[in-house]
Formats: sequence, structure tokens, C-alpha cells
Amino acid sequence: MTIKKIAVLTSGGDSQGMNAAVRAVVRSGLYYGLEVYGIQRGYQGLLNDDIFSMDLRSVGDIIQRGGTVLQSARCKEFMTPEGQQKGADILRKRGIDGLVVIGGDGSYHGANKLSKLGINTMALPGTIDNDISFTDFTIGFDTSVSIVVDAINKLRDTMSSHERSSIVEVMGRHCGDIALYAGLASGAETIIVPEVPFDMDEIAERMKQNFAHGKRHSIVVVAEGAGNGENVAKQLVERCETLEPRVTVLGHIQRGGTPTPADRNLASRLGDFAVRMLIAGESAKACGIISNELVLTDIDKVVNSKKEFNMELYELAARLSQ
Ligand SMILES: Nc1ncnc2c1ncn2[C@@H]1O[C@H](COP(=O)(O)OP(=O)(O)OP(=O)(O)O)[C@@H](O)[C@H]1O
Ligand SMILES: O=P(O)(O)OC[C@H]1O[C@](O)(CO)[C@@H](O)[C@@H]1O
Ligand SMILES: [Mg+2]
Repeated sequence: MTIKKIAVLTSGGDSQGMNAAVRAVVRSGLYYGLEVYGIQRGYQGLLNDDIFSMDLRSVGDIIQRGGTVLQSARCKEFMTPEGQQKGADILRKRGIDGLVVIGGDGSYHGANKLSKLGINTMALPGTIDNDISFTDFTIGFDTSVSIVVDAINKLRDTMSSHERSSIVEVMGRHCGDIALYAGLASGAETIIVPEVPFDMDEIAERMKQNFAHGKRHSIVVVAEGAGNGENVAKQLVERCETLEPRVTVLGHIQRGGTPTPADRNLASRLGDFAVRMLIAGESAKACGIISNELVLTDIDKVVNSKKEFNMELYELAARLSQ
């Protein structure tokens, strides 16, 4: 089948670089002679038939912008078989024969359902969480980690002056990658993630010992999926009242701001790849990057496997933070 019309949407939590990905899909699509449509507000916009034609100028001046010009949403109706059927019918009625979904694991599930209903679908990893398997990195993760590292640099200054401990809660509902990569890059003493069991007695004891041996401030990074910062601070004080922890919840700051060059380039490569693969007749695939090579994997396989946690990096961070 020759592809003529494609559409693109962004879904789930936004991520820095989604705009660069949308730009790449639109410009590559037009370059290869396709008609390209944008769907506003993710699957919600699809169900509302909120679909519009895009041209070269629709994606001008957005490569450097965080957020998503297509806007994003979490859509309950699309979780139902009836909602998914309605979405497929709308795409078919409009003659759209290829869909690019940019989003996280939940959005991938939605794309998988649409592909099972006969829609040619490509999924791009757009989430700060880095929780998608068959790709080393997701679009937005690098920017998010940079934001966390920048914040920890600042926290370190004041923690050092006052000889305190900083508890930094970062995003990652079920995935500790932001905590891991930001923790390693900022020399955090402790990294608490959902993938690795932790012992608060042991953490408090190590902090106490460190303090006694001259390391008089420390950084503890907690992924939200492993607990909340306030709770961690409370448990530490219960075990050692001299620790003086201060909690910072970085929250949605991690999802905003200009994407790093790494995220823009990843998004540009993946967006263009998705279009070329649709034209080549591929469908029901997830686009990713492994060892700097673009790779295509069945979406079904991706949504049914959990991303492997990088224990090597976790152990490295522990070795270097003594
Ligand atoms: N199992 C599913 N079947 C169909 N659609 C789904 C499914 N799970 C999620 N979706 C759709 O995808 C949307 C986005 O999913 P979710 O809220 O999990 O965010 P995400 O894409 O994982 O992004 P992030 O985790 O980065 O915020 C949901 O609101 C829903 O419309
Ligand atoms: O406030 P929202 O938009 O529901 O998003 C919060 C969640 O989305 C993510 O940031 C991913 O985008 C998670 O890490 C976080 O738990
Ligand atoms: Mg998700």
C-alpha cells in the first residue's frame, strides 16, 4: 500500500523535544510528498476529530521550545475498546493511512491498540521517564536529567555551607532512571529508586559515619516511584537527629524548558525515521535508538517488556560516592 496521508499526535506527560519530533515528522513527510495532519491534545483530540492540515511553516520556530505545540492529554475514553474503535474509525474516515504517536509507555499501549485495529502506526518515545524498552533513551530524558543536575549543584552550595543533607525528589513513577543518571552526574551519596530495594537503617548509618569522617553534607536523590522526599527525611531524622535534612521536590520543572541538543537531535532522527519506515510499509512498530543506531521493534513486544534497570551505573554511583 502506498502511504499518502499521515497524522501525528503527542500524548501523556509532555517532554522536551516533542516539538523537535513533530517538526521532523511534518518536514520529512512533506519532503517525501505526503500530506501531513496534526492531531491536537493526543488521543482526546483524535476522539474529538480535532485534526488539521500542517505545512512547513506550522512547525517553524519550535525546535528550541519545550512543551508541545500539538498539546497533550491523558484520555480515559481511549482506554476503552469503544474509544479505540472510534479513534480508528475517525482516522479511516479521513483517509489517514499512517499515524505517528509521540508519548510514553501508556501512549504506546494506545498505539498498539490502534495498530491491532488496522491502523498503520509508529510510536516514538517521548517521555522524560526513560521507561520504554528497546531504546537506550527517550526524548526529553537528557533535558530532564540536566535540569535535576543543575538544581543539585545549587543545593550542594547551601548544604555545604550549613553542613546539611539535601533530599531531592525527582520524577519517575515506575522508573528510577532520572534519579540514577542525575545522581551519578551530581555525585549524590544515595540514590533511591523503585527497581532496587533499600534499607533506611543502612542509609542513615552511612550518612552518620560519613559525617563523622568529615563528609559533612550529602545529597540523597529519591525517585518518586520509590517514596516521597518528606517521608525519606522523616525516616532519616528518626534514625539520626543531627542530619538536618532539607527536602526539595523538583516536580514539573523537570518537564519544561528548552530541550538539550541531544534531545533535539534524537527527536529529529526518530521523527524522520518513523516517516521513512511508514513509507517503507512498516506498521505496528516502535522507533528507538540502541548504541546510536536507529532501531524498529514491534510495539507489542515493547509494551510487554519492562525496561531493564542499569545496575552497572547504580553500582558505579555507589562506589564513587564514598
Ligand atoms: N492500556 C491502554 N490502552 C489504550 N490507551 C492507553 C492505555 N494506557 C494509556 N493509554 C492512553 O495513553 C494516554 C497516555 O498514557 P499515560 O498517561 O500513561 O502517559 P505516558 O504516555 O506513559 O506518558 P508519561 O508517563 O511520560 O506521562 C492515556 O491517557 C490513554 O489515553
Ligand atoms: O502531573 P502529570 O502530568 O500527571 O504528570 C506526572 C507524571 O508524569 C511523569 O512526569 C512523566 O511525564 C511522571 O514521572 C510523573 O509521575
Ligand atoms: Mg508513562
